[in-house]
Amino acid sequence: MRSRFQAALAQLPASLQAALQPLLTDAHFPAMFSASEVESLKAQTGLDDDALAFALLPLAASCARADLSKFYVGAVARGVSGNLYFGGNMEFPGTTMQQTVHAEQSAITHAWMRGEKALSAITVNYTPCGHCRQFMNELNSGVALRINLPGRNPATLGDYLPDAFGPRDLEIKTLLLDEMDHGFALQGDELSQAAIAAANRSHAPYSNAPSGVALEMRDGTIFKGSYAENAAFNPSLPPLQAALNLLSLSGYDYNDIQRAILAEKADAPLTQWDATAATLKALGCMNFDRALLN
Ligand SMILES: O=c1ccn([C@H]2C[C@H](O)[C@@H](CO)O2)c(=O)[nH]1
Ligand SMILES: [Zn+2]
Repeated sequence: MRSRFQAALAQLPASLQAALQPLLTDAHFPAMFSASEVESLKAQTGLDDDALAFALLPLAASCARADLSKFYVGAVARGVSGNLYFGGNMEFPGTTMQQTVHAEQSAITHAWMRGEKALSAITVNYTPCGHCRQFMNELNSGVALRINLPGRNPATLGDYLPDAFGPRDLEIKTLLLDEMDHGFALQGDELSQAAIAAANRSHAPYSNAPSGVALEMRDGTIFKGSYAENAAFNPSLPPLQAALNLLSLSGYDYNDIQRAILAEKADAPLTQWDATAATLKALGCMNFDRALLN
């Protein structure tokens, strides 16, 4: 049993513990359940979709890396595919607060990076902050996204973010999680190609500066992260964060990173290079480079 879930698992109802046990044995359990695993968990426990997502929150919160705040937020995003994706907040000592990934952003970006086409609901153990409500308003599910919080009636993003400012105010039609391909040719070695593929999927309609990161682990596994912009600019999620999120949710640590590549355009109005380099250095990774999109 992977120790990162041990304490959380012990808090769950016995039938759910028994049903989860075989799924959590892999040290690199991907912190998600496929739709068929979800159906099987529901059948074994008698829980419905919402009750299962609530019951899984302690496991999601145990994915959080909150070294600074010690405040462990967990989120479970449900995709239209029926898959469930965990998210936990991630803080990066040695960098700036702006590098923080909130649990809601973690679960949403997780779902996106695994190819989910839209979300139907997100369940969180604390009320989402203003930054997260704004981040969620970039999604293609719009204000209809269901937000489930402990002790509250089921509600939608529209209920939590009235009079919202969003992509439509800037006449942007392509939304977060929409299918996207910027079409840059995959060039260079495998890691460079992975970074370019991640950049091709990025949501960068405000700057037109797509970017992506690929991280190679010492065991050869590659994690990709795509840049996600927001209509209000500041809640945007850098591509490195998206890749670090996936790495961490999959039970890897920062010192497992062997090499990193950032893919971005040479002539773009924004650059991820300096922030990416600073954060990688703070995490102990000095082996990184840039692949130019062209
Ligand atoms: O909606 C929220 C609010 C806060 N946090 C995280 C950010 C930071 O890591 C910690 C303290 O704010 O909690 C979230 O993940 N989601
Ligand atoms: Zn937040």
